Formats: sequence, structure tokens, C-alpha cells
Amino acid sequence: MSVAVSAPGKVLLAGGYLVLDKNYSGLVFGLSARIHTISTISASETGAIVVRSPQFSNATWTYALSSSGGGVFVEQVADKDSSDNTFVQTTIRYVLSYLSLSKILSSEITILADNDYYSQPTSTTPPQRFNNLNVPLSSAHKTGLGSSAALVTSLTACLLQTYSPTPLQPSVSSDLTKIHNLSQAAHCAAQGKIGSGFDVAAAVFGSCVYRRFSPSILQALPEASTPGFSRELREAVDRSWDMGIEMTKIPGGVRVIMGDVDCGSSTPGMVKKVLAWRESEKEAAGKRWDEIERVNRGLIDLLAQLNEGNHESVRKQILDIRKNIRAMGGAAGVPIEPEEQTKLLDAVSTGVPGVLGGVVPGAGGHDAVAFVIKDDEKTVTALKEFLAKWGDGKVKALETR
Ligand SMILES: Nc1ncnc2c1ncn2[C@@H]1O[C@H](COP(=O)(O)OP(=O)(O)O)[C@@H](O)[C@H]1O
Ligand SMILES: C[C@@](O)(CCOP(=O)(O)OP(=O)(O)O)CC(=O)O
Repeated sequence: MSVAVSAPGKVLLAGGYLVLDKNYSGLVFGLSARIHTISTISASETGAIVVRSPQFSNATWTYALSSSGGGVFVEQVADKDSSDNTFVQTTIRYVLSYLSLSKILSSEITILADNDYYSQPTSTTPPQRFNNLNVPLSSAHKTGLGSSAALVTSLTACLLQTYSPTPLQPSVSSDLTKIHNLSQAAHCAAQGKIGSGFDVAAAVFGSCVYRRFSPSILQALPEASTPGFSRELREAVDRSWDMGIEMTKIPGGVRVIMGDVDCGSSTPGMVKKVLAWRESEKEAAGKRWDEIERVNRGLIDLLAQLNEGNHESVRKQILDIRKNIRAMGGAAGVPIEPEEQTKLLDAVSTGVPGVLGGVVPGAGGHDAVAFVIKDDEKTVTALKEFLAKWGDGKVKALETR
């Protein structure tokens, strides 16, 4: 039996940092770039799972499975050529612990990521789908589409479908929520921190206005090696979570196109500084966050009723959001929209007909930028030509939408 599941990447267009607080929201779009997980179960009961990512070198991970005392142990079989893969290993352990299987059949799993998750080598011909980069995964340049969240979510759903005596059905709302909750638990455990979870929410539900779940839900979970972990994990996953999901979509007539700047920033470090500022300047930070929430909601409302007549309003709203984001960054001492990105966003927004605006999504910094543009080939071509001439041509428009 084979199972194939995929999950989309993400762009947090508005609400970066605010979405860490459940009193604020984030506008996150699910993207066309997806991570695909395909499993084939074997008849042998050796209890081993072999995971392969054929797009990368030395990207095969073998895990020996064992269960005892209500817990499931997932030990990587030593392989001199492969490093560890915490997100894969943790997801396998969490799903099998949730299922608490007494007998675990072996399986083989293949992970395929759409090309836009990683910067592709410059070539005169477009790369084949699932292009083999021939480098170790750790050497591939991520473009910031949320590969770990899409991976963990698709692997979680795939393993549940493969091993569950009564496979969860993503088409059933309650099952989809369980897939979400279990994916969040595994992703946070693998990351070693409890972020807002917007990326996993987008991977599960797609485009939405997202309010986070209470971190206490996952903070209460013990280590996976703790006796009784499986029972506590099931209770946490199966209970009702207090997150908010308001389904949305990229409105007709526009598209979001990412610009890969082939650079990068340390999100955890930026988050730490912004939250330290918020703690030390409570009143000023509260006013700033309330204003950013207000202008973000204004963009959400404009996009929900988008028409040719309010494109100028969208332009102004995006500029207002950016002004507030720069003000927050300045107050916190964090380059959320650094000067180089400001120049790029301003140049594209004013110099390319059909562009409604652009932002530094998510945590910002020197990661990919996101443009909201008219959804027509003339605009896409004009944007790509503009970016090709910008700076040393290192900013590349991604195909994802
Ligand atoms: N194609 C893939 N195959 C296997 N593991 C992957 C793949 N893509 C991402 N991962 C896992 O996700 C991790 C990347 O997570 P992270 O650095 O947080 O990037 P992102 O911000 O894109 O989620 C990798 O170290 C690896 O463990
Ligand atoms: C700061 C944040 O609110 C948003 C970060 O968004 P990014 O899209 O920048 O995330 P990474 O891909 O992990 O860098 C942190 C959070 O919500 O967890």
C-alpha cells in the first residue's frame, strides 16, 4: 500500500511578531510550492522506516523502531554518510507515539520538495520538477517558504494514513484538526521552541487569518522518552485547541510573488530582541502593535473586497503597514525592513506597473520579499525584468504563487 500527501509552503504577509501573541492575528497565504511525502509499507515486521530525499546528496535516514511501556523509540541507524534529520525523526516518533501501535511494520518514505523551496542554480533552461541539487540538504539555500512546516505536516498526515488502524481523513474537519495539532506538537518539539505556529497552520489549512494557540497546550507535554508520553500526547492532540482560523484566499486578479534575495536572517535572534523591547516598553509597544493590527486588518478587509477601484487603497495600506513595521524595528533596534529591502520594495512598487506593493514578510530582515501584483503575464514579466537588473541581479522572482 502506498500513500502520498503534500502540504503547501507559506508567506506571512502581515502580522509578523504580533502573531506570537494570541490577542493579535497574522495574514498567512498558503503557496503553490508544496512538499510531497510518499510512503510504501512493507510486509516485514522489522520495524524500520527508511526516509529518502533524492533531491539531495547523503539524504537517506534509516530509523529502527521499538515500542515498550506505552512509548515508541525511534533510533537512527548509524550511517557515516548521513547527518541526522531532527524534523523527520521527531515527526515519526510523535506520530507512532500518538498511535501507540503494538506492531510497527516497516516502510519506505520519499520526500519531494517543489523547487522554489531552495535557490536553484542559474541556468538557461528551467530546472526539472523536484530538481536534484546534488548537495547535502544542509548546503541548500532555503528561500524561506517554510520547508520544515510543510515537511512535518505532510509527513504527519502520511504516517497517520499509513499506520493508523482507522486512517484520518484530511477531508473530515475533526481529522484535519488532529493532523494540525499533532503536526504542531512535532514541529515545535523538533524546533525546540513554541513559535506562533502560523506556518504549520498554513500547511494544514492553507491561506488564513491566524490567531495562535495557547503555548501552554504544548508546554505541558513531557519529553517523548517519559513514561506515559503517548497518553499525554494523545490527550493534548485530541483536546480542543483555542487557536483561531479564518479561512481566506489570495483574491482573484492579484497574486503574491516572492523575491528570493539569496541572503537570510536569524529569525530567533530578531524575535528575542523584539519581544525584549515589547517587555521593556510596554505602553509604547502596545500602542504600536495595536496600530499594526489595525492597519493589517485594513489590508485583510481590502483584499477580501478587492476590485480595480481599490487597488490604490491597497497600495496605500501596504505603505502604511511598512511604515509601522519600520517604526517597530527602529524602536526595538531590529532591522525588520532593512535599508536595502526598503530601497528594493520602493523601487519595485513605484517602477513596475501592476505592482500593488511589497513587504518583508514574516520576521523580515534579509529574507525573501513578497510582492502583491496584478495577476497577468505582462506584470510578471515586467517584475522579473526589473529584478534581473536590480543590484547585481541576485533577486530572483520565484514561480510559486
Ligand atoms: N526536502 C527535505 N527533505 C528532508 N528534510 C527536509 C527537507 N526540507 C526541509 N527539511 C527539514 O527541515 C529542516 C529545515 O528547517 P528550517 O531550517 O526551520 O527551515 P524552514 O524555515 O524552511 O522551515 C531541515 O534541516 C530538515 O530537517
Ligand atoms: C516572527 C514570527 O512572528 C514570524 C516568522 O516568520 P518567517 O516567515 O520569517 O519565519 P521563518 O521562516 O521561520 O524565518 C515568528 C512566529 O510567528 O513564530
